[in-house]
Amino acid sequence: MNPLLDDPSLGEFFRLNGLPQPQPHVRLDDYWQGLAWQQRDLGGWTLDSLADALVSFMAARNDPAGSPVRLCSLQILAGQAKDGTPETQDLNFLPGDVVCIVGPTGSGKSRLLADIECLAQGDTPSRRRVLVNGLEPDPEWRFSSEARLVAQITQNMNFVMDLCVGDFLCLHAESRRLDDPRAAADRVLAAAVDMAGEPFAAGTPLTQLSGGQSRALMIADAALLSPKPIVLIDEIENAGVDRNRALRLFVEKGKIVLLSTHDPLLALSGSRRLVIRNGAIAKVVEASPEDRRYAEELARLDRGMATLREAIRRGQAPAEVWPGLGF
Ligand SMILES: Nc1ncnc2c1ncn2[C@@H]1O[C@H](COP(=O)(O)OP(=O)(O)OP(=O)(O)O)[C@@H](O)[C@H]1O
Repeated sequence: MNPLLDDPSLGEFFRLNGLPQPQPHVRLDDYWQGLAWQQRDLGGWTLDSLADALVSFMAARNDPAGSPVRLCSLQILAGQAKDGTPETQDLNFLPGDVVCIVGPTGSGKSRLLADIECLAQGDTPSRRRVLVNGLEPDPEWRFSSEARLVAQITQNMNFVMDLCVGDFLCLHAESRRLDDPRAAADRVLAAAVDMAGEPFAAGTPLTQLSGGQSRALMIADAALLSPKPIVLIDEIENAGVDRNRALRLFVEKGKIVLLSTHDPLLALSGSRRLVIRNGAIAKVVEASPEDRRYAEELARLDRGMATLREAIRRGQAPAEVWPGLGF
């Protein structure tokens, strides 16, 4: 594929990715040849990934609703454990489901998330198959634009773009062709600041955000601006983010959220827990009313811990706030 880069709407793509604007009538191959290695390396680009990203961008432009399908269900058909033993459970997720993935280190939690991310078709080590709305996904969603179905939030989210938070959000909102991109960007910023431990502003450069602030911004962006109906979260417990608020945001938007966690508060906050052992789903636990009561109690203790952390950061002695913490 070697498309002409003449479409004026592509300007936004290059601006958003910090790449130089193409000359008139230039084709992708020549544009690539003309890029300095720093420009290629900074964005981690290859010619193929740039071509794929351009295709996805154009497709999203032509489809303002964003997602190629209205997601009604996501199914995971059983695969096999690390030792080849068959997995026994098929799973079905619906919009608004928050599913927690628990299990010892190395048990296969990230493998399960990766299977969903690539919409596995029996071609990963677990041999699982993922169905979208009961059907095998269109190969295009897997190989050229599968990212349009799945947003991923991980521990290591660092921005390399030379933009401030407000401009970044506005560009994203504009690329979604929203009626009032500025208002949408403001809503995302407000939600992100609400979640992050430390406040930040529209004028803060992306590169100066702390790890927790970056993740709060990505969570709010994925929930409020991204059209992707499935969100995968790999261990946000240490992120300095209000975890319950983050989950509520996704549920309100009807996303399917799968999160791998070692944190009991998060694990009890989902509608279901998948227990992974030796690479396979060993048990599925539906959250009971009792689980919810424990989750509320843990949330109360967690708020106490947050207040104590803040007080100590401000230089106060624990005794000054302890009586009000509810421990
Ligand atoms: N069903 C499977 N068949 C074969 N290999 C598997 C299977 N499940 C997981 N693995 C492999 O086992 C290794 C550990 O899995 P993974 O990284 O998913 O564990 P994890 O539970 O996420 O660990 P951690 O809690 O440390 O992040 C990986 O190399 C993964 O590819």
